[in-house]
Amino acid sequence: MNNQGEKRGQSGRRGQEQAKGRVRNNGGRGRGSSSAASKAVSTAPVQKNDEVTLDIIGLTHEGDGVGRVEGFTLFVEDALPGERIVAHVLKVKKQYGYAKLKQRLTDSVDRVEVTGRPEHYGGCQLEYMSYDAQLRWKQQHVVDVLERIGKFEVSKLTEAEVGTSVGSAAKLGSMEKSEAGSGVEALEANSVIDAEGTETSVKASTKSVQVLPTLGMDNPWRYRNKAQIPIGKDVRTGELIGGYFARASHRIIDTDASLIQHEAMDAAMKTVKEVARQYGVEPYNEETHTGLLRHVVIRYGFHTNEMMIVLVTNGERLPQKEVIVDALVERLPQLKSICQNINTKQTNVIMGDKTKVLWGSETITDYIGDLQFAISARSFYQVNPVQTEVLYEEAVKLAGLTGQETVIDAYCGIGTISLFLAQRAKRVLGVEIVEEAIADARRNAALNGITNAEFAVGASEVVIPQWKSAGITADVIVVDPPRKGCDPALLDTMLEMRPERIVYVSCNPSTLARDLRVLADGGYMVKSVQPVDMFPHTPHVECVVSIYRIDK
Ligand SMILES: C[S@@+](CC[C@H](N)C(=O)[O-])C[C@H]1O[C@@H](n2cnc3c(N)ncnc32)[C@H](O)[C@@H]1O
Repeated sequence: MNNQGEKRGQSGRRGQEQAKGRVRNNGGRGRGSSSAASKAVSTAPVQKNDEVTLDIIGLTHEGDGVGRVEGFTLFVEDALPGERIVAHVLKVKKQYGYAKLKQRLTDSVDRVEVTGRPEHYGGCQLEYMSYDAQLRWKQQHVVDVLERIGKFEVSKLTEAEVGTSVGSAAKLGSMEKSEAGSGVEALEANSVIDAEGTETSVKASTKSVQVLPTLGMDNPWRYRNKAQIPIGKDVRTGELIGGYFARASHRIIDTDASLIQHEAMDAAMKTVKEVARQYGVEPYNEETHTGLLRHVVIRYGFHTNEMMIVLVTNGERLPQKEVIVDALVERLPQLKSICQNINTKQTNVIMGDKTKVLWGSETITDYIGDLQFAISARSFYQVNPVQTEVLYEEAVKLAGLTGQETVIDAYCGIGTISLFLAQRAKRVLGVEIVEEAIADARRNAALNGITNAEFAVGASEVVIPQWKSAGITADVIVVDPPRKGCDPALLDTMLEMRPERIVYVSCNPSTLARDLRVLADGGYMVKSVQPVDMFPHTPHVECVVSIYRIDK
């Protein structure tokens, strides 16, 4: 990152001054520490409980400020690039340490005041950064990982170059923008056929990947349609509590509200806890693996106002089940479904394998564009319905379909992208590992009268090679894997199948960059990367990437 390099130099010079200004305050140093920890402390220029002054020169992918003291890296929560701060050192490791912000000596021009809301609600680490700055940071983060992990040459496009302005998702999602922003650069020799069907010659050595400005929301608040609320016991009062985990810990902060979820879910969060307290539901204790109620999952259809509540329990038996259900139904008129999911494993994974319907329907429905989707408790469904339309519009456009293509949609969930593709392709084959999601996908195809989409349960890396062995090929492959990215076996199969185009939808830029390198080395051109802000105020970045086969 160019501007970071510049600041790194400044920081190095300032390191000397910082060292002088440092206040040693480590009465507890070494006390009770392990030998490994003491070794780390002895080599680092700062120690636990020191107070240091430093400049913040960057942000980690988790949204923490990064600064240096005598070349030693410190991560500081809540600090923004461009700020000079005083920090209290909390933890020192061999190569880096963690510190707590004590005082800001100068503020970043991107800082906004956060008042009247709980700090970092549910992962809102960037809430004190202006929304425009968040969008810029997300674009830069994508550029950085493509360069560092993917070893790509990257052109970072500005809004002016794309020919539109940030902040208007609808405008940025339009065809005019994509044509302007994702055009192939001046290239020669081999050729690719792009989404508009234009054959363009490319020089195999041309590696410049265009990263477009992040597509943001007009109103980046109250966007979530899903809450996953951990339940526990207040250590002082013994009362059932629920809210979110404090950062980097499993300490539950009790709250009834989140400014990034729909208001109807605030009310539901409060009600479920009150009803659980009223009927003496025992909260789960993670340490002893005892108690009953582990999580409450709430889903809300923005376009239908249908709500689902899932009580995740450590065991099958739910005492007072009938009265609990009656109380919830009476108090939450939008309820369409109450489910119990049983998870008896000692794990951080929220849901177990078994789900029972306690009341109402097995699914709720919602719309994306004009397509209707049934969603069951364990199925993946994008959490930001406004931006889902932007994301899918982009993915479908990059697939460049004419109606003649066979398309594979890998990691298809409940068939959302598949059904949009199916409206423009000859045949779509979707594959997904969660059985209930595939049941939803089939139901959704029928619900929308779509007959050219077929779905299979299984791992993409297993099912797609089987399809290939059975003689199935694809003109276009769309992949939308979880955070860990595509399995290497799937990437190999894609390279053997050699579809004309690949559209990669990713929620993790690091694994995206890794997988794009494999595809680029295998004879594909990574043309453009479009970040889409699915998770405002958090450091998460979603991207849609257009990738073309390079033909000799
Ligand atoms: C990021 S979601 C995308 C779902 C869908 N494309 C959408 O937009 O709603 C990833 C999906 O991959 C599924 N999944 C995870 N590992 C898988 C694998 N190895 N093979 C197939 N599906 C997998 C998950 O269950 C989840 O539904």
